[in-house]
Amino acid sequence: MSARLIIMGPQGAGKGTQAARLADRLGVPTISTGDMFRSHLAERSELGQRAQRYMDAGELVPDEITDAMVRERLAQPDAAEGFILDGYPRNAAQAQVLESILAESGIALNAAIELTADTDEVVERLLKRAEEQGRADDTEPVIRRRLAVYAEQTAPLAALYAEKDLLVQVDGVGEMDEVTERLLAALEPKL
Ligand SMILES: Nc1ncnc2c1ncn2[C@@H]1O[C@H](COP(=O)(O)OP(=O)(O)O)[C@@H](O)[C@H]1O
Repeated sequence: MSARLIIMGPQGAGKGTQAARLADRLGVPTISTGDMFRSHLAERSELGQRAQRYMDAGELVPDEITDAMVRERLAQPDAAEGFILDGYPRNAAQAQVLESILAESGIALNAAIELTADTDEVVERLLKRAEEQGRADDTEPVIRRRLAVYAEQTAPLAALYAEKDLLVQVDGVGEMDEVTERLLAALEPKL
């Protein structure tokens, strides 16, 4: 059994939480591009400084920066047997790059998860999280912009993965445990 997965979903759909739980249950690392960028920001690395203005505005960091970061991360030994990519790919060009990165190693994705949630639910969760964690990139206009970018650039990837018979759509609304079980059940035929 191998688990090479991507997880997509609008910000606030509980994607990060569920990615971590799935990773735990499946015994693979989570690779979150958002977390990677945030730690670069915190370390004030050169990459962090290049990414900052895009993140602050809720825009995507340019593909060449993101693609190189993901390529390097996927080459780490802990990702050899599987991974859950959270936050990548975010647009069609990144999806293509991912496919080439994997093809170069002779591997392929097992599934692409789309965690769905209705907009009201998502906004409510985000405002709560902003209050609790005080994430610097969680101001209301930035949240709005990110949801728009998701709808424009990331949501269309679902169709692309559906064509390849990789898409697994799961409703992200409900108790956290319930959603995790739903995800595991939906993934089972793909693993
Ligand atoms: N694959 C990616 N391509 C470009 N930018 C990205 C990518 N992943 C993360 N980012 C940048 O990092 C920010 C935070 O990412 P993330 O934590 O995944 O967002 P969210 O909170 O929307 O799930 C994004 O708004 C974007 O600027």
